[in-house]
Amino acid sequence: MSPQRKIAVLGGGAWGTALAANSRRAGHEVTLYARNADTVAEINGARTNSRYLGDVVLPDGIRASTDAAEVLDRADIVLAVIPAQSLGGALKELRPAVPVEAPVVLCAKGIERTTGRRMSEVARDSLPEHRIGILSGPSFAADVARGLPTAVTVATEDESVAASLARALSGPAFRCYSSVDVTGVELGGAIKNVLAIAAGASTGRGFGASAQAALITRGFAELRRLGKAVGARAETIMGLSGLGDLMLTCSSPQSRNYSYGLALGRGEDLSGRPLAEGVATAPIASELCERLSVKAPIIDATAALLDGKITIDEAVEALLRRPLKSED
Ligand SMILES: NC(=O)c1ccc[n+]([C@@H]2O[C@H](COP(=O)([O-])OP(=O)(O)OC[C@H]3O[C@@H](n4cnc5c(N)ncnc54)[C@H](O)[C@@H]3O)[C@@H](O)[C@H]2O)c1
Ligand SMILES: O=P(O)(O)OC[C@H](O)CO
Repeated sequence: MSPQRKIAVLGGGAWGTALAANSRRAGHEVTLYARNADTVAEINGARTNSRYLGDVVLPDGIRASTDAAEVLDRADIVLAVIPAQSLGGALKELRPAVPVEAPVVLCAKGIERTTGRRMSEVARDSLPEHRIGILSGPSFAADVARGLPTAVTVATEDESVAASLARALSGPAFRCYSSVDVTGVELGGAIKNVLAIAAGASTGRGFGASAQAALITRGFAELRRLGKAVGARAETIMGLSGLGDLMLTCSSPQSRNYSYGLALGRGEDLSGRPLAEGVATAPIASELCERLSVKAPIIDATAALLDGKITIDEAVEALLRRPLKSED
């Protein structure tokens, strides 16, 4: 077990609370910042976060607060678990309270809709003096909060910082691999959400398991091409944060992105659903692919579908009618 550190978690949703539980099980002092006073009271009192994690009971000793400065005070490691589209603004606001020595590990999966920036690019702008890391991989918050076995990747540009973070964040059932490929790790997490919406929509529409497997595999080819274009390592895209997370997210209704796609495919009402990061990431991922001349018909079709420009039937028909080509 690594020496005890103080870990400050920013964000009191499903993933922030699950990572706080994991950090506590790994033996650390853990504080958690949530904006909602009821959430804070529930975590500190009943040791639950029922809105996001049902009846899962959290380990003893997590101290939640609505006061970010108190949570961040003397932190050795900061886990930023704020949704992708809010991350930049939140970090800018919190900047004066974030200790400069503490690496800031970003745990959101998305691309900023308005700028096309990946999470590390967003954070470097908001926190220019801090070391920035990424944590990503196949991991459902409910599983991690319950202490079920999970493996993820933690990346920073500095190999020794990545290794030290992996040691610190690994817990009894939570295994962190380290990486220096920040771009690869964050790209996989962002794109798999878009592809999960596509897979869910196809299945929800009734196109069957073969179509779903084809979408996942050809979607993965798009992720590989985009990864190459932005300088990600092929091994990373093949690893936990790429292929691993794609497999998980595209195959389980536990995923909010896959479930969003399922509901879309079934023609259900989409209002008031839980966070599905792929909805905001799809259009900007499609624009990014176009800008980089990366062929990404599934990502493009998902963006068009979400925008109401085409139906699922039209999207699938257009994908099937593309000129035949070699498999690459
Ligand atoms: N839930 C999972 O299983 C899981 C697993 C891995 C990664 N993630 C990623 O983690 C990120 C967060 O997901 P989540 O599951 O915790 O979402 P969530 O909807 O459960 O919770 C999001 C939380 O962020 C808070 N928040 C939003 N804007 C904020 C701001 N400006 N300042 C402070 N807090 C703010 C909300 O109040 C809410 O408590 C997403 O990018 C998601 O893709 C989630
Ligand atoms: O519920 P989702 O679709 O946001 O997926 C959660 C995690 O990212 C799975 O690794």
